[in-house]
Amino acid sequence: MRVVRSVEHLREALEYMRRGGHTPIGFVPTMGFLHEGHASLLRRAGEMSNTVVMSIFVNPLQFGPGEDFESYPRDERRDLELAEREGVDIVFIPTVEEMYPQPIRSKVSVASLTTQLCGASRPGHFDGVTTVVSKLFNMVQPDYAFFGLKDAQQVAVLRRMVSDLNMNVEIVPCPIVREGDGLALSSRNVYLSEEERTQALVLSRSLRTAREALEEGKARTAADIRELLVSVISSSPLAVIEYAEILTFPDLEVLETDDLLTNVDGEIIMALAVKFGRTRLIDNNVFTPKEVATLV
Ligand SMILES: Nc1ncnc2c1ncn2[C@@H]1O[C@H](COP(=O)(O)OP(=O)(O)OP(=O)(O)O)[C@@H](O)[C@H]1O
Ligand SMILES: CC(C)(CO)[C@@H](O)C(=O)[O-]
Ligand code: BAL
Repeated sequence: MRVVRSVEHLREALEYMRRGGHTPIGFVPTMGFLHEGHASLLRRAGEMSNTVVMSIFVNPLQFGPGEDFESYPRDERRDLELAEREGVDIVFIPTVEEMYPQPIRSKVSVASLTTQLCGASRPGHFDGVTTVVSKLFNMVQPDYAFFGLKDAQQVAVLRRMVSDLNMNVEIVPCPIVREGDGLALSSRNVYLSEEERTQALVLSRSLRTAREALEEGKARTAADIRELLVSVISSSPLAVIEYAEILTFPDLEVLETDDLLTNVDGEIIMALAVKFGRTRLIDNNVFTPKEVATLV
């Protein structure tokens, strides 16, 4: 495994792999502090590609003022051990100066899909994500890029960016990895106190409850589902809801129908962002109501 910290060394390492015929190239961008969610993306990348590149970069551009850029957890030594175990070929760990020579003059912005959900609560966040991911795509020039559906809106935005800007890469969405008790893995889970960690289970529980109610015909509209999500999450005294929304996926449009099960073609998303103290957690469930309807 090669660890490179400059764009120049990254290009050299990639050139070596390409010359040796080790293609296709699979790319997994991360912010480090790796866990089993990241490992699942690396394994998928390994299945689909002959060279796996991973980046570790806590991207200041996607953090708003007062967010946790400074305190975001970091552990390079442990990350490199996990990368080695998962068979990564090249790890790219640039500094902020390497990624963003000053002044920053150009950014990439996707005009739609970025104002709702996390885009509403974190203004400018997705411009930071699309800018850094475009730069990374240009540096790595991967055939495939792997992203977790825990950040489902990010997947939708990046797919649109790739399509709108004719980028020659396939975005591969990967399923959410959860702890045994349902909590979606996230680097930010380490911020949680024991009590917050216990109460954080309301996220996955509310999604399960809402989905079951829909399957059993006890909830029919987006408003019914939202009410259920909010009532389960509110059973946790420490939870502060930032959003609980039901939208079409991946277009993130409002669902006005009075019967989700029969009137919606395609996928929908139940998406949550909930704060426990200073820790902001997200979770979601993407599914096709018509497939649920055939089970009923
Ligand atoms: N539980 C998970 N299951 C699947 N993919 C995940 C999971 N957690 C993170 N990922 C994916 O890993 C990639 C890198 O994410 P990142 O490094 O920000 O980790 P993270 O755990 O989401 O951190 P945080 O949520 O605290 O920012 C993203 O594509 C993200 O969607
Ligand atoms: C894709 C990403 C690595 C860009 O900084 C980040 O948003 C993340 O970890 O999901
Ligand atoms: N995985 C999402 C990155 C962020 O929260 O900024």
